[in-house]
Amino acid sequence: MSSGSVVDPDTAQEQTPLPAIAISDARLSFGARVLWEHFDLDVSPGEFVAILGPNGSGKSSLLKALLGEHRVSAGSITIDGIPPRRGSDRVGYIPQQQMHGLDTPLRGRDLVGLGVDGHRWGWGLRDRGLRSAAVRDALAQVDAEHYADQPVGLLSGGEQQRLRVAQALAGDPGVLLCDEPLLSLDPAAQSRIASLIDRRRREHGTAVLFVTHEINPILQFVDRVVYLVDGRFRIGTPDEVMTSETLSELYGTGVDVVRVHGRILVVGADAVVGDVASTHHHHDRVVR
Ligand SMILES: Nc1ncnc2c1ncn2[C@@H]1O[C@H](COP(=O)(O)OP(=O)(O)OP(=O)(O)O)[C@@H](O)[C@H]1O
Repeated sequence: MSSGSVVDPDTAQEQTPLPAIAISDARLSFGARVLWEHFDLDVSPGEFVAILGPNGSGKSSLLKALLGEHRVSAGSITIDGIPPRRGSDRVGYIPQQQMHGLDTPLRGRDLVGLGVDGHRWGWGLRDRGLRSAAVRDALAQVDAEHYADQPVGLLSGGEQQRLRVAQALAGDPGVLLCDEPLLSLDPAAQSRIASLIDRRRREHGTAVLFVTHEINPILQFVDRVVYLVDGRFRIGTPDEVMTSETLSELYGTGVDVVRVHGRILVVGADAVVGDVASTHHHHDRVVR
């Protein structure tokens, strides 16, 4: 990564782009419990970073620190050079899945509209046509136009999740934070959503932080992996991090990383992560 390198103003033709996200020597703690510290991560515009690790390792909390919901107790975080704050129009967020109940009085189109309005109501929306177009565009990006007028409570989990992706993208954010956005999607829908997010970062330079238990559905898109385990972490390319040696070190126990047909399987004595773990972790999956 070029971020952080020193640019000589006399010779440099191109400026090193400012990182979209800059985390420097950061510590996140709850009371006496330190989730991580001395954490450094610069994410370039358009970079796709996967956040992996077992339950409770602090993946969601990392996103919440970037959303301005948790404050780091040491070090600093900036997004486009500015400390995180709630409701920032620079950040799109796909939260961990919550189903909408049958009594939710919103249609899919309304949900996505909230994503458009979220960043604009402060100065008023002058052009209703623009708003409708932004909603239509976001719905089309996730192929959800045909169910956009149904109450969201009647939609399947996968259909609802596609709307959430559309809602997060509707505000045209420079940083997209995703908390397990592929959960309860079938493989075809997973691949469609992952490709959509990949296209988004390529075409718009959106930096993507993607929390997941399964790296395989996004492996082809991932530039770097942040792997968190119990306060320890490793950051690098998938080839650097997803090795038996590195994960055994992180877990403090023998972990085998096996590549089969372009997929990564991680199998450990006490910790089983990746594809296998997700079948244990999520109640809606069948353990075979
Ligand atoms: N506001 C809070 N106050 C105190 N502890 C918290 C708070 N938020 C999270 N924690 C704790 O921090 C730890 C990390 O939580 P987090 O949700 O970030 O983990 P995660 O890696 O995303 O886990 P999962 O894979 O289960 O979603 C957990 O033990 C959790 O109980």
